[in-house]
Amino acid sequence: MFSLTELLSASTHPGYSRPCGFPALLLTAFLFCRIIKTVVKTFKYFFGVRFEVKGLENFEVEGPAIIVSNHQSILDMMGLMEVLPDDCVQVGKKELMYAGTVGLIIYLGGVIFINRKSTTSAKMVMAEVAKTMAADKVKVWVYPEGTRNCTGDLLPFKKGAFHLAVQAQVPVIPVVYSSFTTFYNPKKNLFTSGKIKVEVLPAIETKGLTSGDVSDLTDRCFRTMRETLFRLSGCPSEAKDSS
Ligand SMILES: CCCCCCCCCCCCCCC(=O)SCCNC(=O)CCNC(=O)[C@H](O)C(C)(C)COP(=O)(O)OP(=O)(O)OC[C@H]1O[C@@H](n2cnc3c(N)ncnc32)[C@H](O)[C@@H]1OP(=O)(O)O
Ligand SMILES: CCCCCCCC/C=C\CCCCCCCC(=O)OC[C@@H](O)COP(=O)(O)O
Repeated sequence: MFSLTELLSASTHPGYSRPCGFPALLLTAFLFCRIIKTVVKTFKYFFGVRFEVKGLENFEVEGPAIIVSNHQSILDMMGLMEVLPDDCVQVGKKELMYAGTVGLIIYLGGVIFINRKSTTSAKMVMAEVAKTMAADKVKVWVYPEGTRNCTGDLLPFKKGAFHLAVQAQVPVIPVVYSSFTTFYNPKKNLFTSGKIKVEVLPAIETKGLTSGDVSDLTDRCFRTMRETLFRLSGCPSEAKDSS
């Protein structure tokens, strides 16, 4: 079994693609992440983005947890840093690791990279995380849509995060960011100042659940988060009914 520290450092895990030789231990990652957080939190002043955050107390669960949130665009990195708990690492696609300086920063920040092109490899990495997150007392942040989606709605959720929560028997904490569509649309070159509402929802327990319950757990989180997304975005009720 690999500890999360090993996963974050020079892992020899067959499904893991972290290159050898980098001293990215967990503590270093947390420290580094604090620096990233402090820097990225200043970006909102340059971009004219304001955050209204509710429910931060819901992060205060005993022990580790899986945090799931909607993923609209690169702006989410500002939203992430606005609420990110100190003892938390994120799951990201492995291509980010090769994004030059940003890739190095993300790598040192402790991101757990998965290969989305190989389900077996991604599942293997997540299974290792499930085994070790309790011992390492970390929260793991996953974007269950698996890709960016700036349509004002949610994409169907992938189940990896929920398998992870059930395997580790840890709660799922949903976090929802209101839609950016009114002030940010890269296709239309629209980026004005705007407010992003963020809500950290109460934890959903998984103690006693088995792999047979993953689909229900996924659906429950999806429905709760979609309802919250529409409410936070002031979306008309017809949009909810169109699903
Ligand atoms: C300069 C300043 C710098 C600032 C720095 C900021 C730092 C922060 C960086 C933050 C990085 C953010 C990165 C964001 C991303 O990269 S999002 C993209 C990557 N993340 C994800 O993809 C996560 C969500 N995806 C999943 O959970 C998927 O399920 C995945 C595990 C990846 C597998 O996907 P895929 O191959 O598409 O397979 P399916 O989802 O279709 O699943 C197939 C079947 O397998 C079952 N399954 C899935 N996972 C597991 C598991 N862990 N254990 C067991 N079984 C699993 C799944 O249920 C399917 O089976 P059924 O159909 O249900 O029978
Ligand atoms: C013009 C707006 C600029 C806003 C800048 C906001 C602050 C940016 C902070 C840090 C920048 C570097 C962070 C890089 C991390 C990128 C995370 C990301 O969004 O990855 C995409 C991935 O999930 C899914 O990929 P696809 O949607 O499948 O491909």
